Amino acid sequence: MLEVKNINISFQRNIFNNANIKFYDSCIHAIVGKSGSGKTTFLRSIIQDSSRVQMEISYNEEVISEKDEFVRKHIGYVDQLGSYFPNMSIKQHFSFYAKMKGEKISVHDINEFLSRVNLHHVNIKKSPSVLSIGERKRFLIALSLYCDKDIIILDEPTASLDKKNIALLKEVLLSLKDKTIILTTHTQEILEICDVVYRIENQQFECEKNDNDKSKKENKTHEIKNYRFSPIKYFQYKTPIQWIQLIGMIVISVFILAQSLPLIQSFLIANTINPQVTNQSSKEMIFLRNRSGQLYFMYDPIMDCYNSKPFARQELDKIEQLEGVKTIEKIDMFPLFNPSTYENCEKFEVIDEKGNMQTYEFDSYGSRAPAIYPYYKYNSFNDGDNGIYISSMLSKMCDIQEGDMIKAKWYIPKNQYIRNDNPYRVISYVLKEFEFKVTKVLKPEEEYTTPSHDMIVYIPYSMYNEILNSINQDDKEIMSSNVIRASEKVDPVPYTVDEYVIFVDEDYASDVYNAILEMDDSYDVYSTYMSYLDIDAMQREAFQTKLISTGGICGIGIIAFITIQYFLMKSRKEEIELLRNNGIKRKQIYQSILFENGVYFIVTCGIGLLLSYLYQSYIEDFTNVLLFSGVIIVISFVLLCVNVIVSQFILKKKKRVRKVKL
Ligand SMILES: Nc1ncnc2c1ncn2[C@@H]1O[C@H](COP(=O)(O)OP(=O)(O)OP(=O)(O)O)[C@@H](O)[C@H]1O
Repeated sequence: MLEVKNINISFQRNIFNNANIKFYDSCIHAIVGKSGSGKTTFLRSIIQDSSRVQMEISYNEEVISEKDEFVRKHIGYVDQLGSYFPNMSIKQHFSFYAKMKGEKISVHDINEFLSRVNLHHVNIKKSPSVLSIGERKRFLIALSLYCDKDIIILDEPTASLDKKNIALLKEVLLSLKDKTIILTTHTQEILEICDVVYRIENQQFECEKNDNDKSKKENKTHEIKNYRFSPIKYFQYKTPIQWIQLIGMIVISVFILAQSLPLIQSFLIANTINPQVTNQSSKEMIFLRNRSGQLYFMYDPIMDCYNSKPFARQELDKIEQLEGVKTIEKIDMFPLFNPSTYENCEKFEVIDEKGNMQTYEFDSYGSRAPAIYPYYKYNSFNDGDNGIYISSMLSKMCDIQEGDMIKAKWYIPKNQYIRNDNPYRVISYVLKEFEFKVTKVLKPEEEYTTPSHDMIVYIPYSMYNEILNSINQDDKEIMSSNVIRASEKVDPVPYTVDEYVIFVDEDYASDVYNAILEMDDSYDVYSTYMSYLDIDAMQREAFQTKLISTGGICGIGIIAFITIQYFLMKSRKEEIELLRNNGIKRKQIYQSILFENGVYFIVTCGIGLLLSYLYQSYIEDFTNVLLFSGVIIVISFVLLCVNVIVSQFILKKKKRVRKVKL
């Protein structure tokens, strides 16, 4: 016997006041009363706790303290609408309960249970939505029968049923001899078959009819199973649309993550401080020349010496007098390949202190080969020891340490052929071999480089001049094809160094740079520092543009993401309510949503990390693996939080109670 005592329910007004009611085993009970008297509220309060409800339930004289467990084991509830799990087919409803019972159910058994409630020839692969409301209610009774529930509660089971369906329902109810049935109804046909009828009057249950002695009581001997709900196994129950929504959310999240990858890269580029931007030499050295002819592209110091022409003394004086200028020195280099043909790159040998020699060969068609450059007393890396220094890049490329010897033949300019009809002079070279002992390997933040050269052997300016002046007319001039052609037209004259480097006070670098450009159209200047600043500004601008566009795209993505999640959770609200009606604890329902969110997070984050790895291998830079992975994990986590917040918002939002019009 199910006994409910001391029932107190109140909302704006008292619905029940210390009411008591008994339900006898294997009897059909009806609760009748005026509309709004509290029939539905009472039935629902048997299966779910509420702060507005106080009552004491005992079953077979045992007080029920764990309502959820009691509902799972004993009660099948069919509401007025015949609510079913919208995420399950008819077959899945049975398999869901079968899983909870820890068993399997065959199609044959399903059909057997359905035929017990007069549901023949139903396509069990379909959703219960294909059934009429009467059929649905009988389907739910069949589920209760399968679950061995001994108490079946039906709220207005005849609501919206036609005569034929009422008759069928009546037949089914009469067949459930061993079940305790509790229903609310206004239908006389159903009331006739009820053993016990209670009327709600003055907030109490008044017994109008009690034929329970007549009813055939059967002793319940069947074993009551303990139903277990698995939040993990529940993940599989989704409609095709819900699967599409979930996949859609993952796709949008991955899209947002993919957008973030080039953004991180752009951010890194914009925020990487090139050591040359802060280094003394690049700030204080401005390359200068006076050009003959047109400037077709950016001025590349030393490499563009063919259309450099001498300055008049007063022109140089004028530049020297600019505020911030410390001194103006001549500058040139000795390359490893013939710069007038870009051919015949010489071998470069490195001999370590143990005498091991390593020979390096460079692409003769490229400018990226070692070259000798002078250094000056103004360079901060000058130790004043007249030593041979090498750039960090040369040390890295040719594995050169301090104390190693470097040996190579270098191209030293000898003559120049200047034609009146051509702004480009032709320069002839002689090859000279030198062997240097490396005194110091410079750090990137010390050295100076040019756009074309970063593998540099720095020699003292005095030594550079000595080498240049050591060339005499007896040295064998390399007669490359352009020298031969030029020599047929004009006589050679000794080579002159026509390019300069200005040492400036770093605070005046920009002023001097701009002042020289304004002096004359044929003056070209190059400052590593200023170029990097320009590049830096461009990169920052590029990052900002990317940030705005990515932000816009991701914003749209997040709106789509929230919208999908909103509708997904909205579609699940009914399902969650039904789980509660089945005695599934709120905690377990949240665990299943948490598991789903976990799956979403792992899949999204996993694909994001894979994309990040592929992207980094594409840009061939794995130096910031941690940053890339960190950003992917953080964005995935933020999206997960959005997911959870939207879920909570929808689930906490009060659902309007739907009722069927009687
Ligand atoms: N969650 C709630 N919050 C506020 N009031 C509620 C709530 N649930 C029920 N009520 C009120 O309790 C009263 C009883 O409602 P209930 O639906 O149980 O009546 P009923 O007897 O089933 O009516 P009907 O025969 O029309 O279905 C109604 O006045 C209803 O407005």
